[in-house]
Amino acid sequence: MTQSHTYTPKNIALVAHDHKKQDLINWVKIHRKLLGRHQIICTGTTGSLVEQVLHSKQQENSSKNLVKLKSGPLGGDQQLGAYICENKVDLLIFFWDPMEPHPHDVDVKALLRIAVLYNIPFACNESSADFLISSPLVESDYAIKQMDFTNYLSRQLTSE
Ligand SMILES: O=C(CO)COP(=O)(O)O
Repeated sequence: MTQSHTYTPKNIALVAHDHKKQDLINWVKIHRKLLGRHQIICTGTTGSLVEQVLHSKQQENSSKNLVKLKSGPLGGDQQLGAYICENKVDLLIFFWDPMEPHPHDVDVKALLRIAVLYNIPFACNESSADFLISSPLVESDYAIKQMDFTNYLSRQLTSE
C-alpha cells in the first residue's frame, strides 16, 4: 500500500567521496524506507550505489525517483550546485572525505558555499545526517527562507 502524505516530497541530494561511499550506503540502508518516499539526486557513482539499495527487488514499493548527475570529478558537484540555485534541492547529505585531497576540491567548496548561500540544510558527516533526517520537518511542508539579494542585485556599478 502506498503511504499517503500531506507534504510535498523533498528533493534530497546524496553524495559521498570514494572512501565514504560505504558509510553512506550503510546510512541509506538504515533510512531507505524514508528515503524511498522522496526524490533523490546523486552525483554519478554515488547514485549507482544508492540506486542498488533503494531500488532493489525487496524495495518494490519505493519510488523510482532517482536522478544521477555526472560523477563528481567530472562536474557532478557543479551540476548539483546549479540544482540548488534553481531551488531543486531541499536537503543535502554529503559524506566528504576530510583525509584525502581531491582533484575537484574547488568544486566541492563551491557546492558547499552555494548550499550555505541558498540556506539549504546540509550534513557532512553521519551524526549530522542522522539529526537532519530525523527532523519532523523532512516530512512536513517547510519553506526555506531565501536570502534577500535585492541590495546586491541593484548595486551601483560605475562604467567609463
Ligand atoms: O566526487 C564526488 C563529490 O565531490 C562524488 O562523485 P561520485 O558520486 O561520482 O563518486
